[in-house]
Parts: sequence; structure tokens; C-alpha cells
Amino acid sequence: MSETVLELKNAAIYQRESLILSEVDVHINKGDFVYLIGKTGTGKSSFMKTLYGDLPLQEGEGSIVDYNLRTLKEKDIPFLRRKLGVVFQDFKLLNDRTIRGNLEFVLKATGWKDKKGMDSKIDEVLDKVGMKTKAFKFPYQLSGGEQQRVAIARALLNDPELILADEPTGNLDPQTSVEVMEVLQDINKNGNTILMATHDYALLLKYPSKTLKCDGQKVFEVVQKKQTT
Ligand SMILES: Nc1ncnc2c1ncn2[C@@H]1O[C@H](COP(=O)(O)OP(=O)(O)OP(=O)(O)O)[C@@H](O)[C@H]1O
Repeated sequence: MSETVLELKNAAIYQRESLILSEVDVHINKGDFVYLIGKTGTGKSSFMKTLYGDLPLQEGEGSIVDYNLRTLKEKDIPFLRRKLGVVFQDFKLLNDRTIRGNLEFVLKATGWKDKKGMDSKIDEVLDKVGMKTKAFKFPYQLSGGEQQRVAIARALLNDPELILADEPTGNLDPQTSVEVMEVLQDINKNGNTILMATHDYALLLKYPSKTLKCDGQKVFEVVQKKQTT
């Protein structure tokens, strides 16, 4: 039996009192790679924010990893986020410390204490994204694509049950986007579940997968047409 990591039933997504999406039914199983697409302003980020507890789920049912989004308390949010890896368009690395320092900061903030254990975890995740040799650099010494690889490594630190990537290639050129996408594909092949919001239809064509679309305040699954070439 497939293991469910995300389930929304008849959910409504709000930004304060404005309804952004309604009657949302979404199901994601362990190991899936799912795209979330839609024109600008259709609610992709609002949808993602609801999943990581930045917006409350006010209507319908929602469960993500082991949390019920309807009953999620403020104090649960840091624990929920430890089970999720969140990747943003703008990387959000700390410029005052090295790559290793950035990753160590997250591990310490999530309760890690043993220096050896932290070092080997950091090496492991940097290796997964091809950045092991650059751990001593500062974020501003890296290209956008490299910074995003580090952000993906950071998302992997606590072995997340689901990775939420909100426009992870939004600030990257097409070639670099493909390189970052290859990293996400590899991680997915190794068993990680990924939900990725994107505008980038070229990536969808190159790496077809289950696709959800936000349009007209609804989310529905779209069937990608097979390329004939
Ligand atoms: N903090 C906020 N307060 C109120 N309304 C908001 C807020 N953030 C976004 N919205 C509104 O919610 C709607 C959906 O925005 P959202 O950012 O979720 O869309 P999106 O599909 O992610 O867009 P983009 O692709 O441009 O990031 C928009 O109409 C936007 O104006």
C-alpha cells in the first residue's frame, strides 16, 4: 500500500479573508514528484504556505506528514517544518557564514549537538547536490545555481518526508534550471517526495510528472500531452 504524505479534502486556502482556492482535493504519496503550476497570482505560493503552516487551513480537511493542518498549533510549526524540507526561489542562505556554517546553523537549531555527527551529515547532503568541495565558501561566492543546490542540501538535513519547492528555478537561467532540476530528480529517484511549484513549462516537458494546476480558484490535475518528437 502506498503511504500518504499529503492529503487535502475539500480544502479552502485563504489569504486573510480573501478566498484564493476552494474545493481543493490533493493526494500525494511517498516517492511522488508532483508539479504545481498556474499563472502568476493563481495561488501556488498560498497553497505552499498553507502546507508549511505559514497560512492557517480554515476550511476542509488537511493532513501533511503526521500533522492535521486544521488543528495545527503555533508550537507545532517548528516540528512540522523539521519533517518538511522547504526550498524557496531566493535561496535564503545566511551571507555572514560559510556553506558549512549555514548547514550547521540549521542542525543546531533543530537539536543536533554532536559535532562529528553534524559534520558527517553536512558532508552527506552536500555530496548529494554535488557541492561537497565548496563547503568553505560563503554564499555570495557561489553562483545562483550553486546557492540553490546548497538550499536543497539544507532542505535534506533532517531527512524530510516531503520537500516543498516554491519556484526553485525562478531566479535561474534555463541551463542552470536544468542542472538544479537534475538534482531534484536524483533526490526523487533516491526516494524523496517532492512537490514543486513552477512557472517553467520547459521543465515540465523535459521531466514529465504528475501535474496540478491552479486556475479559477481551483486546483485540478492536468494530463500532460506526450511529445510527438
Ligand atoms: N500576504 C498577502 N495578503 C493578502 N493577499 C495576498 C498575500 N499574498 C498573496 N496574496 C494574494 O493571493 C493571491 C495568490 O497569490 P500567490 O502568491 O499565492 O500566487 P502565485 O500563484 O504563487 O503567484 P506567483 O506565481 O506570482 O508567485 C493573489 O491574488 C495575491 O494578490
